[in-house]
Amino acid sequence: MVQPESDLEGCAREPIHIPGAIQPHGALFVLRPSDMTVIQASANTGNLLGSSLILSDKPLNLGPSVERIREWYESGEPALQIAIPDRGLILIAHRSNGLIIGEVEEAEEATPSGIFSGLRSFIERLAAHTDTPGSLNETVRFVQELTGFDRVLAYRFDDAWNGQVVAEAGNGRLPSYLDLRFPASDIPAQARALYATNRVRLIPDARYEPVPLEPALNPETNEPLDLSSAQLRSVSPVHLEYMRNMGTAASMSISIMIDGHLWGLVSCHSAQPHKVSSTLRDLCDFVVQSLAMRIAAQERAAEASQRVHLSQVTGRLLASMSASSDWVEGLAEARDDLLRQVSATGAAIMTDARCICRGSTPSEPQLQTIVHWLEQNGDADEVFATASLSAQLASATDFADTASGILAIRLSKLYPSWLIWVRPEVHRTVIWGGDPHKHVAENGRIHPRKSFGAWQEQVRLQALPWTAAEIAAARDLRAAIVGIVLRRAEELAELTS
Ligand SMILES: CCC1=C(C)C2=CC3=N/C(=C\c4[nH]c(/C=C5\NC(=O)C(C)=C5CC)c(C)c4CCC(=O)O)C(CCC(=O)O)=C3CCN2C1=O
Repeated sequence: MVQPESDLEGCAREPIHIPGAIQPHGALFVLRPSDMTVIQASANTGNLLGSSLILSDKPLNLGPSVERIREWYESGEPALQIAIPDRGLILIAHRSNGLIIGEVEEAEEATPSGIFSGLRSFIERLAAHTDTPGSLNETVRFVQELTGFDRVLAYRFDDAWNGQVVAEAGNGRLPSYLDLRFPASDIPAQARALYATNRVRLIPDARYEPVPLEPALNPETNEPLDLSSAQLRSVSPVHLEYMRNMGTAASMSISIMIDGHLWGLVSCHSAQPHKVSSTLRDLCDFVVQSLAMRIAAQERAAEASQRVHLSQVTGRLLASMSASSDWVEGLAEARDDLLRQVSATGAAIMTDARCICRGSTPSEPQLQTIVHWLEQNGDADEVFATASLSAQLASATDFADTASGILAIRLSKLYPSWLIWVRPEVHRTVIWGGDPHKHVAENGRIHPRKSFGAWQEQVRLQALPWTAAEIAAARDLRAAIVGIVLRRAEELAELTS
């Protein structure tokens, strides 16, 4: 029987890119590029453009801007942003499935004076920070000054897409969320995917009434309009409820993109409605992408320095194996380096005939259980790493005090032969923003939790996670061992030929 998807899975399938409506702080129209005819528009175009856009196949009535849009469309340039000065409007246009989507907002007052000198000193301060926490604190402070939101926080995703507030600046009107964690379901997969392409999202007033598109579907394709790249896209009702529960009437979030990956968000909130001009939004995007480049540089530097250190350890292990007639003994003799290779507390070399242990490891029968499991479950990759073995091998709870985390490299494809590093369980207290398991399913719809106060969870059966540099070092040692085994086999073949 097909299992009904959980409420959260259902929520993560909400098609947020085709809401069929926009937020009311602007107006939107859709043009057919061939003749610049309006084929859809938001119901409020009259409010902003003075006269309702004619939908029955009439050209856009925006004077010289129409030609400017046509030139842009044919130029292949990315999004267009122009002023419509005689109407006090800003127009932003982008392409979507062969159509032109135009969005207009009221032009804000001139950009505040001194903004560029402020930007220059921010960039100088950002460059002075060599650590990521310093860079994050600098950025949330500057964005809070720039935008006037009550609270600006930096939110970092972990490997499971849960997130933690890792920096915060505020004026005290909203509670602090610093260090709190939030579950992955608070920003579901389809939202994260959208935020990786459309980096800046503004919700000036979460109590808005959505403005429908007319007609609701594209009259030529009978398809809903894809608003993924639109500034005015109406927001999922479940998130608007989430914001009301959180006591935030306005929000703006900017994606921190590193090497094409959604590393985190800079997220701004105010207790009252709060709007930010498109110019300031662009400036905040520039500030956050500058932060992203800084974080990327810091992370690359830290990883490079760890890899240099670990390659020196690998070199010493290689020397010890090469100097011994039995590479297994040579490896086992270099006890400290063997553990240092991946910062493990124990290691076991498991071949068909031998079980050699160094440091703190499970018993031999328990190690054999791990090897049997690896042989059954180790996929094609020759390296397996987990911080919580018991999540996949129930009996691992028996030896969680020595091996909650394992990092294992396969030493032979012919018979069960593994080098297994281990780390013990680390008892941790994680503080969530509200009970992460608490959401209400009512009338077939999910409702976000209402409380975001500190909620403690005791985390068990988890070790410190293996870093990318440590996994790479394990892979490097495996390559060195394979090299030695091959060389020894060739030498033996020569002797016996
Ligand atoms: C305090 C740390 C923090 C969190 C945890 C957070 C959450 C957050 N959720 C966002 C978006 C969504 N959440 C949800 C869904 C849920 N939120 C829930 O709490 C639950 C249970 C669901 C259903 C899965 C959806 C569908 C969306 C897409 C909305 C849209 O862009 O249309 C968004 C993006 C929309 C926004 O910028 O406000 C955020 C950012 C704001 N924000 C934070 O600052």
